[in-house]
Amino acid sequence: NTAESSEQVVIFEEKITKVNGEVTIKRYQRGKFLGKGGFAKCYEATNLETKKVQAAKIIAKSSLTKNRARQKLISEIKIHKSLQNTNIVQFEHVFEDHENVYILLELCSNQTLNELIKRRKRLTEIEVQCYVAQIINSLKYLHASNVIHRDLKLGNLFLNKSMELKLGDFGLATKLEFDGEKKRTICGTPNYIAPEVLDGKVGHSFEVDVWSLGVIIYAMLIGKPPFETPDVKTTYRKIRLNSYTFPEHVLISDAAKNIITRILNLDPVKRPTLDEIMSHPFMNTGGSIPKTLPLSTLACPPSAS
Ligand SMILES: COc1cc(C(=O)NC2CCN(C)CC2)ccc1Nc1cc2c(cn1)c(C)nn2-c1cc(Cl)cc(CCC(N)=O)c1
Repeated sequence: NTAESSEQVVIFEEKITKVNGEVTIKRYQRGKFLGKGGFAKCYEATNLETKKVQAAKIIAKSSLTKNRARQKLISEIKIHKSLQNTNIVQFEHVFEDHENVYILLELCSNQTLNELIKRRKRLTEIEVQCYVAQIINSLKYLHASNVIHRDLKLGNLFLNKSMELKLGDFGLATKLEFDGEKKRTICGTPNYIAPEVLDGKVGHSFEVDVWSLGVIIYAMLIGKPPFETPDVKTTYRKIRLNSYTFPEHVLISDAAKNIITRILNLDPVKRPTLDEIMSHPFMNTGGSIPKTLPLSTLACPPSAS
């Protein structure tokens, strides 16, 4: 037998029947498995006509029998499809066949900030400023579109091949239908979930994304989220008690400690707005913040060149 792997080629196709009855077929070759999340598996996919490589999130319809899962997917597609911003993963296309739903998205070949932190342990303040500026740009657009992401975390912040940050995964996002509307459903990822969401009584709004941004800034500078414990219930108690510390052995500036402390306020109305965060001393060190970072920072700190 020959040495090459016996990998079979997997093709999935979209049949389009035009109004005049004409049928056209778009074919995609499934590539490398990129990972999974929820009911979705993600692969590289090459459009065999245009040769364009995208990320294909494939959801088996057999996993969508429960109405909750089905509604969540419909909401994710409806919201993500409507968004267009340089710091939000571009929604390219969605179609289905008998077995699966296929969501074609912008490929971000440098993975997520989660892998970056695992590899680097922690980032320098200038790197954090660079990523925070891009996250705030995506959140300003999102909130102006009356959308709350509700699952902002390192694993949903992607880096494309040009090291641009792209916010992805709108599975828990929600669109507010009227000014002042408050949401109540409890959702999010334990480490990043805002106290008012846990509280469930008063309802929550855009401020939950600001809280998660505070958790992200802490995690990028320290190397792990502020309320992380091995047990979810204990994490929730620490969040409700606002119980976190800055470890002595990690040197971070007073401006960094100050912005994190202001954002991680149990009272949502006391948290700074996105504009106030941008004008805070942590984001205004006098020097200019780079638009993107060099690829070398995926492996080691930026050299003080
Ligand atoms: C080339 O582009 C990528 C490569 C990889 C990668 O190398 N993953 C390796 C695969 C092998 N295993 C062993 C380690 C991780 C991971 C992600 C890539 N790009 C990539 C992945 C992407 C997207 C854009 N671009 C979007 C949008 N959604 N998803 C998406 C969707 C799901 Cl359901 C799950 C995951 C994996 C978990 C995660 N949050 O990263 C990602």
